[in-house]
Amino acid sequence: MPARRARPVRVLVDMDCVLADFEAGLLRGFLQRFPGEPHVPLEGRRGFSVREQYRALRPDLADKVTTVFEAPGFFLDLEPIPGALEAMREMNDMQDTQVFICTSPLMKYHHCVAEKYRWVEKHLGPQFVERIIVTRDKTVISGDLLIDDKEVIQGQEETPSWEHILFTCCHNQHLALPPPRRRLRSWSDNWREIIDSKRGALPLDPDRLGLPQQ
Ligand SMILES: O=c1ccn([C@@H]2O[C@H](COP(=O)(O)O)[C@@H](O)[C@H]2O)c(=O)[nH]1
Ligand SMILES: [Mg+2]
Repeated sequence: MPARRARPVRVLVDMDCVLADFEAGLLRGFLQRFPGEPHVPLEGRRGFSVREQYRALRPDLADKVTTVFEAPGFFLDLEPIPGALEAMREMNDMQDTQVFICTSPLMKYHHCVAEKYRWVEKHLGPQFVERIIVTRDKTVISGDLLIDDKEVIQGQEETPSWEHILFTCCHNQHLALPPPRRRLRSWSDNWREIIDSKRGALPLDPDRLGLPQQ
């Protein structure tokens, strides 16, 4: 059987709660803007949707919390998640590895999209701006891995090409994942092993085996 040329492992990395600290920025913004109102502390967060959890606390708080993340400057001012920038640079330098930032915009995209681009340029530099994929549907993007904090990622494609690695965040840390689903607990966790676990499944590289090329 002819050996085929190896292809790189393609890693899609989510932005909010994986590279940029959306949850901390949101709570900080909410407390500044609505100091007298009840809030959800980070250790009390459950479920992806901040809006829905604030709605459950008191219905009018849903719109209030939404004004925080729709405000100009919100996405640009988010702090990086610890270790994220270093991991992205290292991953990008790894042999046979392609890294893309795969992020969903708000429906009210006016500030969000431009600020996500500016955030990447500010913290990771222009070479990563070229790696940004903005989509409301991550299932149609091809990759081997998607590192993302959202528990369930659904879209038009029922069987996405990637394995979803759940990145731990305040809103998902209590979830028990059914096997064989995998987690990355932080950027200090074993992300290199997770990437390497995908290499065995790829076609062999004839150059490295000393085999004739087809
Ligand atoms: O309650 C929420 C929390 C987040 N969002 C927005 O969803 C996307 C999340 O993007 P990912 O690529 O899945 O990280 C982002 O635009 C958040 O602002 C939301 O709408 N409601
Ligand atoms: Mg996210």
